[in-house]
Amino acid sequence: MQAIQDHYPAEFSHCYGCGPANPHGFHLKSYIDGERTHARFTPASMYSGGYPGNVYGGMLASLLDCHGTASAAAFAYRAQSRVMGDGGPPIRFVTGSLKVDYRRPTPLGVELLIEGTLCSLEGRKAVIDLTLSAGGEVCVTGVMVAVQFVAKA
Ligand SMILES: CCCCCCCCCCCCCCCC(=O)SCCNC(=O)CCNC(=O)[C@H](O)C(C)(C)COP(=O)(O)OP(=O)(O)OC[C@H]1O[C@@H](n2cnc3c(N)ncnc32)[C@H](O)[C@@H]1OP(=O)(O)O
Repeated sequence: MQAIQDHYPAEFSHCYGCGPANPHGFHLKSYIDGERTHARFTPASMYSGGYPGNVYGGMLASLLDCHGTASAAAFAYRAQSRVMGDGGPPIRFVTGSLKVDYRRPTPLGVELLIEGTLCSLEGRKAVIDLTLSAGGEVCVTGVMVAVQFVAKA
């Protein structure tokens, strides 16, 4: 299955968190599957948080950030009965706001599962509910307002 980010046009592929063309980035890969999106990621040990063995909160927010905007794009394509990579104008979302709740420490060295569901999609605005789990336990939740980016003339 192709990742949502694999459909990003070359000119929008440099995001540090998820751009396939950024050689220094995380290369997060998100997938849409039914009513949910998901991504899996194992942070390297250098992303240690304030006490040993746990992940740095900024890294966790980054994962929600990139997964949330990818989810918004995928849900918007679906709502418009379009297929990602169809050659039409790209439906491109940026983060307007991201609320993050750190519910329990997130362990390092464990594959993390990031999931997204569409809460609402109205006009240019998508609200995405996000969770990040480790070993089946939800460690972080988030709510993103993603706004479809329209280039101003
Ligand atoms: C899949 C195939 C191809 C896809 C191809 C995609 C390429 C994909 C590239 C990679 C993607 C990576 C992305 C990673 C995630 C980032 O890192 S994104 C970078 C961080 N974010 C930014 O830099 C965004 C900076 N902010 C802005 O550019 C502008 O403020 C915004 C967000 C575009 C909004 O400005 P605007 O266009 O003037 O829109 P505006 O008319 O004010 O608002 C539109 C609607 O959004 C709402 N809104 C705007 N801002 C907010 C906010 N902060 N909170 C709540 N609501 C808001 C407004 O209330 C309004 O709602 P309605 O009144 O319509 O209900």
